[in-house]
Amino acid sequence: MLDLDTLWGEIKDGFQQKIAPTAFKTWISSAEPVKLTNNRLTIKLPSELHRDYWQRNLTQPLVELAYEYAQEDIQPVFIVANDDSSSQVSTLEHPATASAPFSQSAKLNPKYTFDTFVIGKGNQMAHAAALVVSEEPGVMYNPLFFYGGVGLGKTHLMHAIGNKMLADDPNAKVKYVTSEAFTNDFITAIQSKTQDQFREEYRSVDLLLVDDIQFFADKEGTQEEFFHTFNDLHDDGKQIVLTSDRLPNEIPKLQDRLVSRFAWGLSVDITPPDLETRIAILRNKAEADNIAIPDETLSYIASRIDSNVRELEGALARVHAYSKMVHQPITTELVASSLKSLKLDRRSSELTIPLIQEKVAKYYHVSLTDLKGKKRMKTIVMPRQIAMYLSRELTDSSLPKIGNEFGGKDHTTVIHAYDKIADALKTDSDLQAEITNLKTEIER
Ligand SMILES: Nc1ncnc2c1ncn2[C@@H]1O[C@H](COP(=O)(O)OP(=O)(O)OP(=O)(O)O)[C@@H](O)[C@H]1O
Repeated sequence: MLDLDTLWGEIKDGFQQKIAPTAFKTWISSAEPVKLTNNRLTIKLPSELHRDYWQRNLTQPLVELAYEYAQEDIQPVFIVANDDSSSQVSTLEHPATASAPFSQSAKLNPKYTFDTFVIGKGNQMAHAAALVVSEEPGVMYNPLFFYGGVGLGKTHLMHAIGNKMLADDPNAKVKYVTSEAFTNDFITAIQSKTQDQFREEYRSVDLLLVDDIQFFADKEGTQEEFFHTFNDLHDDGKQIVLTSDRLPNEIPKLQDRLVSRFAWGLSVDITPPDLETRIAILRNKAEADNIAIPDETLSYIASRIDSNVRELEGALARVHAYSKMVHQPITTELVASSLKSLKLDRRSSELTIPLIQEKVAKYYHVSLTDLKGKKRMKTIVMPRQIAMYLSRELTDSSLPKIGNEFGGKDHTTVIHAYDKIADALKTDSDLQAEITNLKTEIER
């Protein structure tokens, strides 16, 4: 009688011999055997993307491995775990094209690789998509679009794709730019009448990585140029990877034709890491930087800082510096006092979202229920948006967390509220005064 756990153990061992460690971590470790009935092996996978990959690349080896062990034909059946469809998939098949022998022009951070990236619930799908794209650029998900809050690993994954592609083929031409650098290059090209060179530079690459494309908003000419760059590369089956803090259709003044092109491939969001992932990230970082720190202290830091990975890494670096300064080893007590003296704690522990909601509700004479509710009256919507704005300004909470505290609203609603108030503040002196009053009230 074949036993599920033993069979799966054998299959895993087999895969471990067969495929690279990063691929194993991505596809095999995330798979969970559910049952084995009549030689049908049901396997639970974290996303549609994982299922696609299994079906295309891993089914045959799995059947072979199972046969080797059990001398029986095992048929895998895939189910997708929590298909919340936070990502939008549409795939276009493009023939892979051989890369030209250009010299490398990318400025990639060598530390941003798949090996140094910790996989957690909030980034699992983004990581898997990045790996697929790095293995078969221009074939499956083109463009690949990462979106999500600051410091959550979008740039890291983007560089990991470039680093992997160059490791596999040192002659590949990989170009990484921020959207600002693209804009500046374009303006310089116009001023110095070197548009041809600019086009040659951008349209001859095998992989184009453009970071933070929300800054294309408002820049008509740049968008026009990028549209043509995009088309040329896409037509040639060259891979494009983009990042932004929000979905393309939420970027103000981004031309419709760009929005629709960006939707051709795969858009996948990255959400803030949960506690376990934050601990794992800190542990990796501490190991990489040779920082001696007890496990319970890592957990302590991870529980205090839940906004984003950049803040988390920053806190570890500061704690490390502090321990050197005072010549003491890192302990939980030392961390507690160093975080306090760095005022890292005050923002997140004392200025809470409920406190902000309470003060704003009182200030504008609306009830807390309405402030967190769904009513669309202007007298309620405005205070609600102000409360969201202040929650983002004054606390370290992530956008999804803020959304949650406002009756389970989406993080994009919070971005919208924030942008709206930030925009109004530029011109509205009454609002400026109200926000100043409120801040004093809250921080009192
Ligand atoms: N899952 C992860 N594993 C390891 N390191 C991570 C992970 N996620 C983020 N980091 C690290 O956190 C820091 C911030 O990440 P990154 O710059 O990629 O964020 P981002 O999403 O591009 O933010 P921004 O929108 O501000 O550019 C980097 O040092 C990165 O290496």
